[in-house]
Amino acid sequence: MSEQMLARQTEIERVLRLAPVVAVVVVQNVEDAVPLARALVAGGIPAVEITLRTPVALDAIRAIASEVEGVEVGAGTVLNARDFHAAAKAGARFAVSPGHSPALLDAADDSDLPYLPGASTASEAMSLAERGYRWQKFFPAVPAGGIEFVKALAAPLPAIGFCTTGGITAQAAAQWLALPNVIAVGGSWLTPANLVADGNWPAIAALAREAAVLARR
Ligand SMILES: O=C(O)C(=O)C[C@H](O)[C@H](O)COP(=O)(O)O
Repeated sequence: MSEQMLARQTEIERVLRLAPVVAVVVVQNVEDAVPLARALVAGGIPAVEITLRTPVALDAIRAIASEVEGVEVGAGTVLNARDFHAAAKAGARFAVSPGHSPALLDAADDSDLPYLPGASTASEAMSLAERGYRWQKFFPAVPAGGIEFVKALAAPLPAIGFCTTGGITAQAAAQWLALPNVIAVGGSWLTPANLVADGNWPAIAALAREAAVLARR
């Protein structure tokens, strides 16, 4: 493995180990970005993935990266090389995809930005491992097979660690985190649309506090 790949893997592992949960966020209004990220950090959830699903997502990343202390802001829903480069340019500290593609992996190889590509089958996880990715997103975690499926992957693929995301609830998170091959879980449950719309940052900080104390292996 190249030195650069090793450094990127070490960094994504560090980010994923900061807290048991990565907050997955859809930002509709850019002015929400900073207070929302501050609430998550205050609650003990520093890894914040802003999905590139809204027109303001890159501006939200830029604002959080420059104004929020103690945050590790990343870009989610990175679907192609253009998204990847735009995320890096906006100040994202990591990039996440629901899956992966050859072009996206090539773009990541040419960059210093830590990257968490997605897999949802043994074959996809093996292909990513072949390209040097020990840390992967397992998406969509619940519909793609759930806890039993990911647990079963640990036997033949013990070296691959997953951040499982997609359909995970506050109630189920602890069960996912108990798996030997789950390093963290991702979820949007920390930032419900109604609380964000109301600017209810204390309620979001409270959800983050509950997530931050979840036990993991
Ligand atoms: O945007 C990406 O990069 C994704 O892969 C999808 C998100 O991580 C999930 O949509 C979050 O899932 P929920 O917690 O069920 O809302």
